[in-house]
Amino acid sequence: MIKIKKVTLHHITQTIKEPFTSSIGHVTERDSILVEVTDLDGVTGWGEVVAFSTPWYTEETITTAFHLLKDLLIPLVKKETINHPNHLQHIFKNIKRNNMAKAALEGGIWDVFARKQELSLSHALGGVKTEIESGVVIGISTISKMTEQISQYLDNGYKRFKVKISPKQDIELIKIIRNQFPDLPLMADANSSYSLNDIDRLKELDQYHLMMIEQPFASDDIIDHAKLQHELNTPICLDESIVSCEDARKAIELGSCKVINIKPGRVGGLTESKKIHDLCQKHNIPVWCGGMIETGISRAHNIAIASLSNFSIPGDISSSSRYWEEDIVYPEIKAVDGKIAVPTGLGIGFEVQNDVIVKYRNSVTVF
Ligand SMILES: O=C(O)CCC(=O)c1ccccc1C(=O)O
Ligand SMILES: [Mg+2]
Repeated sequence: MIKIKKVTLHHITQTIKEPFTSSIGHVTERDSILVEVTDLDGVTGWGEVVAFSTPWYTEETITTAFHLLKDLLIPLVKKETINHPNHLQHIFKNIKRNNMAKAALEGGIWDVFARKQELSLSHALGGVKTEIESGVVIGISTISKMTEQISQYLDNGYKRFKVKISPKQDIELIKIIRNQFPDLPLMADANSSYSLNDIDRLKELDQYHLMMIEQPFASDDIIDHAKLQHELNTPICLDESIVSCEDARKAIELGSCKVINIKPGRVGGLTESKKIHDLCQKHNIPVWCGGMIETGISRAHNIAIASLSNFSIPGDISSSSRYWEEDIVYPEIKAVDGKIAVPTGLGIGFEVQNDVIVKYRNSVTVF
């Protein structure tokens, strides 16, 4: 049983080692809100808001998430006695969307719950794996820089390589990568930069045996994704289109995709992530865990959810050092030979380093 005593929001800003570019956004400075939840028994758990500073990926921002947490979500949870984190969906039922704000608080409460059950977060969620396979993302830059990065990440042992594409740089890029790395487990993420008018162009990509093409069309376009999937041999993976288990059900029913990328932040938390995982498993749709250029706290949540059995494709869970000089958690999150061990300690299984938070912190607010 959890009765929340205190929620502390730490607003931090970190500089990414090298700027990250997709077809819709460019990130150099990364703001995050770290959510520290303490219950009446003195147990503390951690969550993280993964929204960006501007609404380029989804409609939420760090500022809207702060407002939701401060004015609505934290007051709601402080009123309740929480028997299980699954109940948060009911507690939040009259607040539409704002999934990343909800997921951050829910994630902190899942961590508290797992600790009180004396379980790792992985085991509390029903995870079965002892290690997960790690994939990496190569942002948009010049083709030569991108192939150079692939070589470097191959040497690091990463198991799956995702390159960002757009109509401005796609076929030529994929062709060159394929020539240079014939057997590379390669996929492409378009971040909604195409429309049905580009169907011939996308069909040309079929010959490069990509593992999948992620989110070619707009986020609300599951109809056109279904049309495309019927014409394409390469599996379509949906990212931005799936913000709930209901979305997943409809996409599966329409045949809009053959794979789903689950990000706990995008879908409103770990409970909804697990539901989507279970639904996909029933329909033989493999899933993998996406990334949000996040700190070790959110990465730890991702590792825990990715330990469930139907996360059968390596996700975008790379070493923290891919983006950060220094990780918020200890020990730092590290892929070794392309694998990350699922921690066995209580809760997220990593120690959150207060001195590192303080270094990057703009403000701290206690509720
Ligand atoms: O390495 C990562 O954390 C994931 C990188 C990535 O692809 C991404 C990063 C930010 C927002 C959206 C996406 C995406 O999956 O589309
Ligand atoms: Mg994506």
